[in-house]
Amino acid sequence: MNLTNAHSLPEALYRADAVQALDRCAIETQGIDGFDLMHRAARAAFRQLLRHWPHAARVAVLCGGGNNGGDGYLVAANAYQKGMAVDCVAVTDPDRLKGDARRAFDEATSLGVPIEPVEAVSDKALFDRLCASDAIVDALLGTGITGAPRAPFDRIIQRVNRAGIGVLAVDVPSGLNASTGLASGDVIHARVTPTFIGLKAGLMTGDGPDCAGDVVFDDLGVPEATYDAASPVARCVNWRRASTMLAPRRRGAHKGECGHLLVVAGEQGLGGAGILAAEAAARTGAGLVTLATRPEHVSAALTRCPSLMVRGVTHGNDLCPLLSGVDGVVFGPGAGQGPWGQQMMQQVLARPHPLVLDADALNLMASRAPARRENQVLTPHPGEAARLLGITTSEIADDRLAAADRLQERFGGVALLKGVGTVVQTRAERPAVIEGGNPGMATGGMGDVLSGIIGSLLVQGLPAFEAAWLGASLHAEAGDRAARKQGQRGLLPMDLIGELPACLSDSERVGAPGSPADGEE
Ligand SMILES: NC(=O)C1=CN([C@@H]2O[C@H](COP(=O)(O)OP(=O)(O)OC[C@H]3O[C@@H](n4cnc5c(N)ncnc54)[C@H](O)[C@@H]3O)[C@@H](O)[C@H]2O)[C@@H](O)CC1
Ligand SMILES: Nc1ncnc2c1ncn2[C@@H]1O[C@H](COP(=O)(O)OP(=O)(O)O)[C@@H](O)[C@H]1O
Ligand SMILES: [K+]
Repeated sequence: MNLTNAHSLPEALYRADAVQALDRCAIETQGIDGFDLMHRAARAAFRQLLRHWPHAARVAVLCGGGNNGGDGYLVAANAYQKGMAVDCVAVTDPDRLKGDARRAFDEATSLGVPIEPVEAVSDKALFDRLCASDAIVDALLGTGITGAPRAPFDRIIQRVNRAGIGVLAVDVPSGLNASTGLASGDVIHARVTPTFIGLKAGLMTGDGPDCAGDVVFDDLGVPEATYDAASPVARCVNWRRASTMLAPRRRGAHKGECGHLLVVAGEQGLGGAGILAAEAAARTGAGLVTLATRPEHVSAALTRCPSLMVRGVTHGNDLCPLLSGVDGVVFGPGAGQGPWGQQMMQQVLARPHPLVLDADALNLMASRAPARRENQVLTPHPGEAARLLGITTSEIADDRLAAADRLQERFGGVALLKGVGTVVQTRAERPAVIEGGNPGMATGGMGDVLSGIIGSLLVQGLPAFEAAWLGASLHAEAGDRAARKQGQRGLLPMDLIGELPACLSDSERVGAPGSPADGEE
């Protein structure tokens, strides 16, 4: 998703079948005519077309055989009536259209919109027309897709992407599973996706953010009661929402009441991981941070960040005295899976502290089948998640929300599945999907920073689930601020750590007496 996306998205995320239930409710219970709803969707899409391509004079509109195609015919009608040159292609034989989609086709035809069946246009002619357009409207497939796009949709999607012209995807980029965010075959890469009635979870996680571009939500004016018809599958959260939940510090606060975190990290040759996690924890406001690491990393850590307490530990027993005085532990970054990591793990798991388990802690857990534990946050990336569940990384990608749920069920506590649209899952509450973050964060050490941030919030008194989703939102926000200043390529974890205090000061402004409420949107 683009970094300058200023649009506010609703919090509720739905799977495709739930949005279909909302559509049905709007029509059958709330008394909105289905064709009227389609007109509203088309107008909303057309508004975004004008907004993103204010000088568009020629548009290509590609229509499929369901109601998404119906939306497309009405967008074409809007564009035609506005005086644009319209190339409308019926990818499904119009004789097979039913219901509102058929009515939309008939209306567009009666207005004089030129519509050609796909068989009448050669591949080359189609490609040339796409390339000659100012914008392409993708109304091929919406929430009704099953599996990967079949012929001729697959071929047309390839042509659209190859044309290199900006695409507006109606409701969902065609080829994307609106529930899971999985693109199992060809998928449209859009610049903007206006989406209707319910925000689809698949737009916010997995392949969704890459394919959807700028997501713009429109409820099409359906009555509030429509939303009683289906439950959201998750909440979409970002730092703007999360920051309002951090209580300001009281004037008389002292370090002893701001939490003491122990970071156990940094096997031989992996010292940086622990330093990053510990410094991120300090920059997130923990009162005290102790880093327990291999003795050879002590001086580097102190040089980098003298506010840390740094202890060299060689054996598991060296950790015992350090564990007794702290409020929580981060274990795993750069811990290795050898004897050092194993001994540290044994000590850490034997105590009742709230835990953040990351990186090698997760790899060690995968081979040991530890007991479930409630006061812990597991922070796997998809590869680690796959090892923990004994499945493949692509099975994790098939349905990230379901994978996070399985992790939580298997290990207890909070499961945080990293990657675009990070999913944070606990048992009793609706999972959170994090909006924000950028590809500049796909670099070594960014996960270590995340574990330090979450550990810091844990010892400052946040319950595990809040610490995890607030922490992931803060991490994404700091990454986006750093990328806005420096660009995405070459971004380093240290850059992100440098942004943490400024991000956190947002929450102070919110909490300060007399400050304007940093409203949602
Ligand atoms: N009245 C409503 O229900 C509203 C629906 N809306 C639109 O309707 C869409 C949902 O419409 P539908 O349920 O008709 O579904 P779609 O239009 O998304 O797709 C259904 C069509 O695609 C075909 N199809 C499914 N999977 C395919 C694949 N893998 N390869 C090729 N073809 C495939 C089906 O055979 C069917 O013809 C939404 O995404 C939205 O754009 C909006 O107009 C708002 C109101
Ligand atoms: N393209 C991206 N968009 C958003 N967030 C990203 C992206 N790439 C990486 N991140 C985030 O950066 C962090 C990387 O963590 P991880 O893969 O564990 O890195 P490491 O182990 O090297 O520290 C995760 O929180 C992940 O969600
Ligand atoms: K579409």
